[in-house]
Amino acid sequence: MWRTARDSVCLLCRSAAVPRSTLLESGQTWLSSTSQRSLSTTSALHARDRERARPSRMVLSDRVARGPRTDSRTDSSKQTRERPAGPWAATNRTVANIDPARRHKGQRSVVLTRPGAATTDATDRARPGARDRKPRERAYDDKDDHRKALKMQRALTTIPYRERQNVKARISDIESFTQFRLLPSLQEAVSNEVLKGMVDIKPTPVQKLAIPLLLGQTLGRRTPEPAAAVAAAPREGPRYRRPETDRKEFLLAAETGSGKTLAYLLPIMNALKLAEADDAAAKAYDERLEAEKQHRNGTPVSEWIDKFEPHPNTARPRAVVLVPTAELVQQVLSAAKKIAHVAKLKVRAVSSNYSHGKIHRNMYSNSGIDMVVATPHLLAAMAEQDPNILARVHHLVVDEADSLFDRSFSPETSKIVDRAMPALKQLILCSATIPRRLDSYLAAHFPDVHRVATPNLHAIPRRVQLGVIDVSREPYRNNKLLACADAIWSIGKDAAEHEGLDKGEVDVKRIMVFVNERETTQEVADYLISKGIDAVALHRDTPENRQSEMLATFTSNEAMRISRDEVELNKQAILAKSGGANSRHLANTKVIVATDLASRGIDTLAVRHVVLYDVPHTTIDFIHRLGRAGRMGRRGRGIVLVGRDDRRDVVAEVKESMFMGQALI
Ligand SMILES: Nc1ncnc2c1ncn2[C@@H]1O[C@H](COP(=O)(O)OP(=O)(O)OP(=O)(O)O)[C@@H](O)[C@H]1O
Repeated sequence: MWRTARDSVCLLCRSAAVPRSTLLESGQTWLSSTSQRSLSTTSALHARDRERARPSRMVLSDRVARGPRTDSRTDSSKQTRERPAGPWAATNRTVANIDPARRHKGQRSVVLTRPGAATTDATDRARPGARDRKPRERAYDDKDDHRKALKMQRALTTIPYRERQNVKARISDIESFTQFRLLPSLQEAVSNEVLKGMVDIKPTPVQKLAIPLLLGQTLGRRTPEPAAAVAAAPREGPRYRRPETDRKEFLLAAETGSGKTLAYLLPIMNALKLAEADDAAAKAYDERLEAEKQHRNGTPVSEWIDKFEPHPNTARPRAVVLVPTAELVQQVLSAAKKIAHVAKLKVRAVSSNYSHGKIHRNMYSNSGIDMVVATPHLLAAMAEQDPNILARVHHLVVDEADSLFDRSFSPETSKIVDRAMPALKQLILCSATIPRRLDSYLAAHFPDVHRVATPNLHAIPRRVQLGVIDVSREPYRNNKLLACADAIWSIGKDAAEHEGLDKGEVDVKRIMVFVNERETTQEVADYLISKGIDAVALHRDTPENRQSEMLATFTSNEAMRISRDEVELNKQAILAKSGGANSRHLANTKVIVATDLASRGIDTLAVRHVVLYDVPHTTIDFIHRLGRAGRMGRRGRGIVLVGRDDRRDVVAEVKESMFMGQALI
């Protein structure tokens, strides 16, 4: 049989070009002229190669230059065998050099549970309840969400509504604090001290979820565990992966004014009492103290304590609560002391509200210390000098965790967490908002954190209404200051009409005005004063004890009534401050103009009106600022001033979300 050698190649140099006329007999091979020359001149050619080149033995392949066969060539083992070894082995490949079996195993398909947060299915599987949800179901909440402006500047972690419903169902059976496995002294503290005077005391959703969990008690209906906040994939190696200890980490996330403080204080103080009962050194000390008391026959033993025997807990607290401001230290301390009074525990504060001597006496008191409520900067500085302060901390709470793990606080907070970590049994992070950056931080640093989120997290309650004033319109003509003063005058006059000012007493309305920049606080306060309104500016540079003084009237639960004489005195003071620029005076309002400093955690139970002078930068700020009104089931009203350059679409969507009772994103 004859055939042309056009599609044949030289056996040695792989050249494919052959003279068109050349016909080869079946079984014959062909060598290019270059190869033939080379064959004849190279004496060093190996004998075996010469044997190979012998035409009579070879059969030409009719598949040359057509690429590998698809069937057998996909087998990687064959491929490897046919490829030459050496430095160029990897060049000119047409198939990636990956073992198909390993490639399949290592591939991590990306499942989007929410826009912007790509999480691998491996991460997703690790989340409780995630396995049985179809990807479409997971995306459902977001697909139906038509809030474009909020999606563009999305700041908060999303929790699907199905999971919120699960949580709601789970806690629906819990009706009373008595269902919690708390010691009798703590049960007594709740009804007789902390929530004294309230009828029909019931735990709030965050308390129903967190108290049993922190106590290690199983309570409520058994429904699938909520995945709660969706974690982004870790970006760096986890810093605090739980070792083989029984340490547990929790994130308690619940709406503003929902009783988070009590949700962590009760279980921690319960644990302190139980630990005290097991502490042999403390028991022996108590026995010696009792003996000394009897020996002294009723005279005080303080001298004995001070001079001879400090308590084993001296400067070794077993619980620490971190909060961002001195004002919050005072607030948490006050709640903790009410419980401690009944439970016989010692709680002390470390904040800039106290002198250096007082802080030292608090910490190093010979009568011992069980719990410290502190700001991170001061406690970190004390621990720097005496690291043993944190050596026995079993319970560490980071309240307002999104602030305390933010840039300004994070180094100090982390130092305290690091030092306390070896002895820690429970690390409790608490927040009313889970920003996406906190979410990623937790996924990276505390991958084992147990997330507890209430059904209404990130939703501003419907009992808080939001009114919008368009400042660009008449009569304001972009004068925000005028619009703000006008809004406050309207609130005051409205209240006066309803309550009647001629009774000899005036019911004072407390109003908070929030601005974005510190510099604006004083400008707005001065303008309001010039319009006869009793206003003060509160910002970071205001001395902390002055801040506490200013906020004191806003945090009191009691109605604020002043006599006509006091009204007259106030009027004179305001007129004097304004330099007699205005003879009008709004008698029944008290205003604080503040930055975000006053928007975090302050329990402003008395505030019903919040004015957002500037449109907040994020939904996080909307939640915290509006969260100062309408706390613990009360009604509230927010008024936002929208100028020409403000994001009207964002405000409209926030208003709509509030009306619908929808969580902000
Ligand atoms: N079960 C309850 N019933 C009624 N009132 C409660 C209950 N628990 C707490 N409170 C009260 O609710 C108020 C708000 O509580 P708390 O300051 O702990 O809220 P929060 O969730 O920490 O708010 P924020 O997120 O703004 O810091 C407090 O005055 C507290 O005494």
